[in-house]
Parts: sequence; C-alpha cells; structure tokens
Amino acid sequence: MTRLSVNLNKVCLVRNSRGGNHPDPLAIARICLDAGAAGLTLHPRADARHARLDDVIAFMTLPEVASGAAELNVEGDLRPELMRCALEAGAHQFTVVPVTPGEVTSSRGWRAYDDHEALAAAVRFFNGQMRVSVFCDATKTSVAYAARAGADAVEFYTGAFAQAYGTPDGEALLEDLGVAADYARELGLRIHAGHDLDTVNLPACLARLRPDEVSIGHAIMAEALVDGFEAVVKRYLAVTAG
Ligand SMILES: CC(=O)[C@@H](O)[C@H](O)COP(=O)(O)O
Ligand SMILES: NCC(=O)COP(=O)(O)O
Repeated sequence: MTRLSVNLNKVCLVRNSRGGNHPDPLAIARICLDAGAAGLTLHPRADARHARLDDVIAFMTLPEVASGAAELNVEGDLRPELMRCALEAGAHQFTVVPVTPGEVTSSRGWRAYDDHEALAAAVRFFNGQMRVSVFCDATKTSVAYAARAGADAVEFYTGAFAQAYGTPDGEALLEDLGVAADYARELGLRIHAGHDLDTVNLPACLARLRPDEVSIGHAIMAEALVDGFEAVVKRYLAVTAG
C-alpha cells in the first residue's frame, strides 16, 4: 500500500503570515498522524516563507515520529544548514529538490546537467543515517542520474501530469512517469511521487506508478480549509489504500 506523507508547508505559511504560532503546525501534524498519515513532509526553503528549520526539530518531538512509527521527510536544496538540521534532528528521509531562488513552487526534478557531484556528496553526507530521495523528472536519464549518485529513492515530479490530467497530454505524461517508475524499480530504487496531486488525479498516478509513497500538501490544505484535516487525511488515505 502506498504511504501518505502530508506536507504541511502551507500551514506554516499561514502561521508565518502573522508572526506568531497560530495555526500551530505541530497541532495540525498531530491531527494528521491521528487520522492515519504515515508521515509528514516539510520543505524549509531558504527564504523561510513557510516551513522553517525549527519546525523540523519540533516535528521530531511527536512520539510517533521520534520512534519512527511515522516518518519525517525533509525536502529541499543542498543547503548545508538544512542538511545538517535534518541529520541532527534525526529525520527519516531527505528529498533533494532542485530549487530556483524566488520560484513560486517546485517545477522540475533533477536533470542530467545538474551538479551530480553535489548530489553524490549529499548522499555521502547522510551516510545511510536516513533515506535519500531525489526529486526527479519522468525520464530514465533523471532516474539513472539519481541511482548513480547512490540515492535510495526517486520522487517523481507530478506537477505537469496533474495540470494536464484528463487530456491526451496528461495521459502521455502519466505514461512517461510510469516508464520512468518501472525503470527505477528495476534499479532497486523506492518510488515516490508528489506535486499537485489530489483525489482526482491520484488514482491514475497510483495505478500506473505503484509508488511506495506520495507526499501531498497543497490540495490537502485547500480541502482542509473546508472539511478539516482529519476528514481530508482520511479521504486521501481511502484513495491510497486502493
Ligand atoms: C518538491 C515539491 O514538489 C513540493 O514539496 C514543493 O516543493 C512544495 O513547495 P511549496 O510548498 O513551497 O510550493
Ligand atoms: N513532494 C511534494 C510535496 O511534498 C507536496 O507537494 P504539493 O502537494 O504541495 O504540490
């Protein structure tokens, strides 16, 4: 069964908008775990627009996360302070995401021309103390690039597929994702997927990629504004349970 990791970046964004601690991301994380989420994801960007390094440390105080019964996935670029924070906090996974400063959100995975040595050095830095996942485009080249760096997993960027879902382009993008996922599985990598997934496009993604994990944030936040996190996390768990 595919694990659901709930990305709480956008709860942190609302929290930051007034400079206090309301809504408290830790309280929302508690609700998500109680609802059955297998893990939590935070993407502390350099501009601290939403998740921050102290949120990583705070999330590790949740009993299920501290024990490893639920996982904390820290996403981000290869900033030394972020990598050090994730390692020292004891996070379970680091997902390496290519970041363009000032971007609105992630829009691609690692590509062959990106700095391979930096990626390989990051894998060496984590030294098996946590799983390293590489945010990838839906290409065999991107997957091979991650495998060559020693990654444990690849997370496929599903944004383009999600935005084209229900069109012939969306079908083609899904097949690209599926072919890349099949190749990653042949190489022994864990398969993850994320970005702009929601209850409409998720079933097709699950059926074709058969991912070990999906990380979903924006759609869960948007729906939780109406229905609350407990109900929405259970809604997504019903989809990932197949
Ligand atoms: C890697 C990925 O697709 C998402 O985690 C994305 O990075 C979220 O970033 P924002 O929440 O800042 O849009
Ligand atoms: N890695 C994807 C993620 O954590 C959440 O992406 P989104 O659902 O907020 O687009």
